[in-house]
Amino acid sequence: MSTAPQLVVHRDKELMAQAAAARLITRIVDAQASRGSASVVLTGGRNGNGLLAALAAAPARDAIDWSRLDLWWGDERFLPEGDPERNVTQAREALLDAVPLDPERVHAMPASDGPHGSDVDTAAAAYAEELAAAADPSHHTPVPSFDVLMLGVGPDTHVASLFPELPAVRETERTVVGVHGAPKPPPTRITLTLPAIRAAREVWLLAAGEDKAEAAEIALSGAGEIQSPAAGAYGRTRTLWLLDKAAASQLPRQLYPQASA
Ligand SMILES: O=C(O)[C@H](O)[C@@H](O)[C@H](O)[C@H](O)COP(=O)(O)O
Repeated sequence: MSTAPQLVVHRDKELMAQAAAARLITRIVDAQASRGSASVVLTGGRNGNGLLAALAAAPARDAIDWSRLDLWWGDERFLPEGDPERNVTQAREALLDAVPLDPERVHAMPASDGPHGSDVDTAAAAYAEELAAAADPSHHTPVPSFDVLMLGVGPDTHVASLFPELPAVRETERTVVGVHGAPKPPPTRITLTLPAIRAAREVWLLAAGEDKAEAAEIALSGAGEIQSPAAGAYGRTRTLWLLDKAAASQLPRQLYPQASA
């Protein structure tokens, strides 16, 4: 079942990152209070990393029990371990190296020189198995019920490494696939598919900057998910678009309340 998107528009991308970090702290603390642990799916890109940096700078980050948090990734650039362009490398720099996570619960996607070899499809299948092993059997889904899954939105409406019209966005069975020929470098990537994304309780889409205005307008105005992958990203209980004013500048005003701008 799809949940209608809710929109929150912030003054600028710095405030958006700080407010999203505060929101994430609260969600994680609440999930840990009610279920003992929390699971969050991280995104690559400037907005996702901006949020992590804001979280690192927030004094309230100490409210999180970092040892009871599972981290997963929505997508990864298929590059060697430690490559500065890998999403996990950037997340480590922005936040992860500064907090006491349980390394066993940091589920990075495979690297191109990792134990699964340089075949991206084999590496993607291995990540799907890792997700399936962590899923709660009583939920009958092949991935965990992530508490929050974050996605940066690209100017062409891509999310994770689901690009318009490419095979990955059409996938209806597998939860993780290899991507070949992505228009955003590097061309070879691993990504969660839309069915895996939709298993999350909450999906948050992050869009800041003028170059995201058209993408937000298209995805929020009834576009199809094959042409506009962001339109197909929704959570089971909540779908939240977190925007700055520039990214919201082309949205019809009735889509979001005046008060949030
Ligand atoms: O690895 C990646 O490149 C991504 O995960 C990608 O989907 C990203 O999130 C968007 O392109 C938005 O990126 P920005 O926030 O930098 O605009």
